[in-house]
Parts: sequence; structure tokens; C-alpha cells
Amino acid sequence: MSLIQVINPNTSLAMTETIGQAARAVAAPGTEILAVSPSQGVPSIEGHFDEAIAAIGVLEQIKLGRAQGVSGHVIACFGDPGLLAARELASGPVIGIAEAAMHTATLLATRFSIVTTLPRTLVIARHLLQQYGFTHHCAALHAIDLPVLALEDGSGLAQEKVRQRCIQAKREDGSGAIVLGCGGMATLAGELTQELGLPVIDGVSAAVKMVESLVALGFGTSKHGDLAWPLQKPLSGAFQHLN
Ligand SMILES: NC(=O)NC1=NC(=O)NC1=O
Repeated sequence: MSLIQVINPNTSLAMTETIGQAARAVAAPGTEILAVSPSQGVPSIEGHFDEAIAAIGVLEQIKLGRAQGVSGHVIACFGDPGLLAARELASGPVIGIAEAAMHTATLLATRFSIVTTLPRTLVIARHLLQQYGFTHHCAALHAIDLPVLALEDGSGLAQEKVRQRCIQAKREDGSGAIVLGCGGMATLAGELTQELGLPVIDGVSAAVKMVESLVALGFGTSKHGDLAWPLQKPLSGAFQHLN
């Protein structure tokens, strides 16, 4: 049995539930999913400030997950907040949902589109495309112009906006695949793939399968070089628990 920790970096438990549901839907029979979110932080992540706050919560959860013996970790926010810092702190693999979805898209199509939430988060997705080397694979980025938590308000409006944007992206972008740009969209991918007739990729499920594969291959995060354990120094105040 292997235990994979799936971290919703925001503090909205309904979204943690959505993310956990998507992760469990694809987990292998021998995999248990531990869906968690920080005890304190930001209710939704919609910009650079939110990402900075969320990153501390990610590190707390990585440390807790290690203590619980998890075999790997998923960071289930499309900004992949705290990814490299989390890899320093982790022994198992740590996969962000943006990198997982982007990698998956490039294996299925020559170009992909991204559909995310607020326009101000588009630059975060652009930065990740550059960081991961996928700028030339991404044909277009779209924002539904609704806040992240609109995905959890029960109205279905955000889900319908995602659907309409995916239809538009298929019609206009010349992409062969679409990446859903928010952890809260995780449960929409299957139906949209069926309806649109092209891969609509959710990073949560993609990341869970990547962690399973890396663990099955016997790999953990490299501890040689810049992702070695953090240098030991006395962390003070609110950060003492990260020592
Ligand atoms: N682009 C996004 O919507 N990012 C996100 N903010 C969250 O709180 N979760 C996400 O996936």
C-alpha cells in the first residue's frame, strides 16, 4: 500500500474534497490518497501574494506528510506554489498540478490551451510555461473571469463557463488538448474530454499517476545539488515548527 499526500494549498475544505475526489478516482488499487490543506493561510490562491502565503502552508503539509510516511506529494494548485522549496523538504516525489498537466498535454498533442480562473492568474501560468519549457507548446491561455471559489458555490455557473471556454479554445486555438488551470476544476475533465472529443487534462489526476509511477520506479526527489535537504539553521517565531 502506498500513501500519496495531495495538498490543496488553500484553506477551503470544499475544494480539498473536490481535489481528493479527483485523486481517488484515478488512484491505483494499492494507493491511498491523503487529501489535506493548511490549517491556516488563504482561502483561495489568485495572485502572487496568495501564492507566497500558500507556500508556507505547503511546506507545513510536506513536513507532516513525511512524518506520516507518505510515499509522495502533489501540490494541487495551478500555480504550483512552493514546489522547489517543497522538493528540498521532501524525500519522495513532489509534483505540481500545472507541471503534471502541461507535461501530459505535450505527450498527447503538439499544442495545448489552458483554461483558468481570473485573468490576473494568467501571468502565473505564463511564468510556469517558461520555467518548465512549454511556452512554445501552449497555443493560448483563457480565463473564465470568475474567482476560484465560484467553482465551489454550487451554482454550476463556473463549470459552465469552463465548458464554454473549452469549446471556444477547441474552435479557435488550433490546440489538440486543453489543460484545466485550477485544482477546483479537477472533476470536470472526464465529461469535457467526452463532449469535446479531445484530451481535457486535469493536473490533479495527472500528478497522482506521475507520483505513482515515480514511486514504482523507485525514485524520490534528488538530494544531490539544489534539492538537497535545507541547510540547518534556527527558524524562529511562526516558522519554528518547520525546523
Ligand atoms: N489558477 C488558479 O485558479 N489557481 C488556483 N487557486 C487556488 O486556490 N487553487 C488553484 O488551483
